[in-house]
Amino acid sequence: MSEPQPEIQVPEFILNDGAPIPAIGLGTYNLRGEDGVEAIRAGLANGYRLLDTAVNYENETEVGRVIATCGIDRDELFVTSKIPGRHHGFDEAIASTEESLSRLDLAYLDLHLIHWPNPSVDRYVETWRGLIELRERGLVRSIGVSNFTEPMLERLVEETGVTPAVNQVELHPYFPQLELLTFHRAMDIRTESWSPLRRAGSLLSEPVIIEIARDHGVVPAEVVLRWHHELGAIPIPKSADPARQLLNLDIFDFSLTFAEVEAISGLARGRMKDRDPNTHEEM
Ligand SMILES: NC(=O)C1=CN([C@@H]2O[C@H](COP(=O)(O)OP(=O)(O)OC[C@H]3O[C@@H](n4cnc5c(N)ncnc54)[C@H](OP(=O)(O)O)[C@@H]3O)[C@@H](O)[C@H]2O)C=CC1
Ligand SMILES: O=C(O)C(=O)[C@@H](O)[C@H](O)C(=O)CO
Repeated sequence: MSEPQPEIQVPEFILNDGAPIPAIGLGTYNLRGEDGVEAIRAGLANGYRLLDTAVNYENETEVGRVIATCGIDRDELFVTSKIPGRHHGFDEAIASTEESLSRLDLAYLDLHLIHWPNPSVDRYVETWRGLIELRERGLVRSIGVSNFTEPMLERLVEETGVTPAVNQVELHPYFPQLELLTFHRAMDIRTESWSPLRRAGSLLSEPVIIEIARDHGVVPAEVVLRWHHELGAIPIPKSADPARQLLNLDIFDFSLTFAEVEAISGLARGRMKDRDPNTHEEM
């Protein structure tokens, strides 16, 4: 079967383990059931190759159904899932991943993350050892974390000698996390941005973003997503709407000046909700 050719070709970054990763992905939180399948299918047709799912999104089966029927070679796709808090531990991480692969009907994940560190449980190092084992067994190509702070990342490296390839964190112009980004760069950890549009809303009506969008002949969401790219972060915007999916992908034919990036970062005001990973835990 010949592969569908998307309009937009997405560039790649290289992770610290040598694996290529697309510079933007499709978030799939809340994309479930038949509507979810159609939205994810549209995302691939539009040119997304990175799909971001999680055990807790309860949509790995839907993601797997799209992959099995999309006509795109498996090695062209980059599938990410995440281990939930209730599966922390060495054996639990391995069992959780085998179950994810079964639901996804895949032989391997391109990237697997610890979803939340849950520090009061204090099992994220054991979970990380499970991911290292999974990578050695070939069930996972790259391993990373999500919602980890600098001290938590340092602890993983100190205790296991293995640096995560990715840390997926809340990141958008209202919460630019510039210090964490600098730390990631020093550690060669690639940043992925969750809620990169801050779930749309007031961010897309900020005068500074509207003005920059007008100057470049694009829409505000494109400016925000290009801002992530300028910072070296990988945004994973979720949209169920094929037209918005395509717009969100169309960020590789213009660039922002340093002054524009600074002006957008100047919108900083804090997290979307109270989800400080030192205290917020998800099972
Ligand atoms: N690791 C973690 O702890 C977390 C990971 N994530 C991941 O990050 C992904 C993205 O984050 P998410 O929280 O979904 O939020 P996003 O910032 O991606 O925003 C999604 C919302 O914005 C709307 N939207 C998308 N594109 C546009 C556009 N161009 N113009 C206007 N509105 C738009 C969508 O509506 P519509 O669908 O109607 O277009 C949806 O309501 C998740 O789907 C998930 O994969 C998210 C939270 C935490
Ligand atoms: O979407 C995710 O990956 C999450 O971790 C969510 O649970 C997120 O924290 C949320 O939206 C909770 O309301």
